[in-house]
Amino acid sequence: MTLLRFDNVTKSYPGGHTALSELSFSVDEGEMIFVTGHSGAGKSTLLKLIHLSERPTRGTVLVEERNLAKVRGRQVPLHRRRVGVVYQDHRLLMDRSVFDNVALPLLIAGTPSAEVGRRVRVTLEKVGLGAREKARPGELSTGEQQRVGIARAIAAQPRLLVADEPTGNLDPTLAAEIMDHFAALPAQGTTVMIASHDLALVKRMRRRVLVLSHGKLADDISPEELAS
Ligand SMILES: Nc1ncnc2c1ncn2[C@@H]1O[C@H](COP(=O)(O)OP(=O)(O)OP(=O)(O)O)[C@@H](O)[C@H]1O
Repeated sequence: MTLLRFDNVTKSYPGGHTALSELSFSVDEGEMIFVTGHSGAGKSTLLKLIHLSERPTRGTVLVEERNLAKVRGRQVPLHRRRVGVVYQDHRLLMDRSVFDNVALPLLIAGTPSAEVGRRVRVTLEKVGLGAREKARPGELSTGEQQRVGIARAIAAQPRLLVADEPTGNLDPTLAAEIMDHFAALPAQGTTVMIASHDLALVKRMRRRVLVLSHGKLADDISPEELAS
């Protein structure tokens, strides 16, 4: 099943800069896919259109066959329960516990509190932080903080997870470890799309890669092509 589809999508920012130009591609359920390209190629913009932090100027973005142009107002938070996001700088609340950081989006989404506790604990176990739920993010290492960011994004069991340079601040060993956490998600029902300019890391993962150049799709490389 197609989970995500871009149909001739153009995004021009106010002031006239065109970040994406007539972009078309689709992603199947269960894929793990990378988006790469030079600085300014449009990677973050592409993810923002999926997460509804930005809207296309022209063209259509569909998630699970739903045209995102129709997702407005109160439907936006519902959409964000189905589409999780991980940022490079993880954007954790530093004065709240690890538990609270992961719980907050679930509480905002109206999940009953008994269910919140259960889900947060299961999710923290998954990312190897079961014993750190009471810690503040400042007491964790950079890699652990990023794992809290991943836990927060996957606690609601999103259909799709988008991650923008999630290993940008990490050394290669930690980056590989974080990638392993992402790679486990498709088997749990979450399709994953990761923007990264780290070509070596992307190649090592042997997954499909979309290459952007000046807002256009320059290449769509299959795992088999990448291996050869
Ligand atoms: N809010 C904005 N207003 C105006 N122009 C923007 C805005 N956001 C991005 N752009 C421009 O759109 C282009 C694409 O930006 P985008 O952040 O999507 O690229 P990127 O591939 O993620 O780059 P990087 O790897 O440096 O983060 C860039 O030229 C950028 O300057």
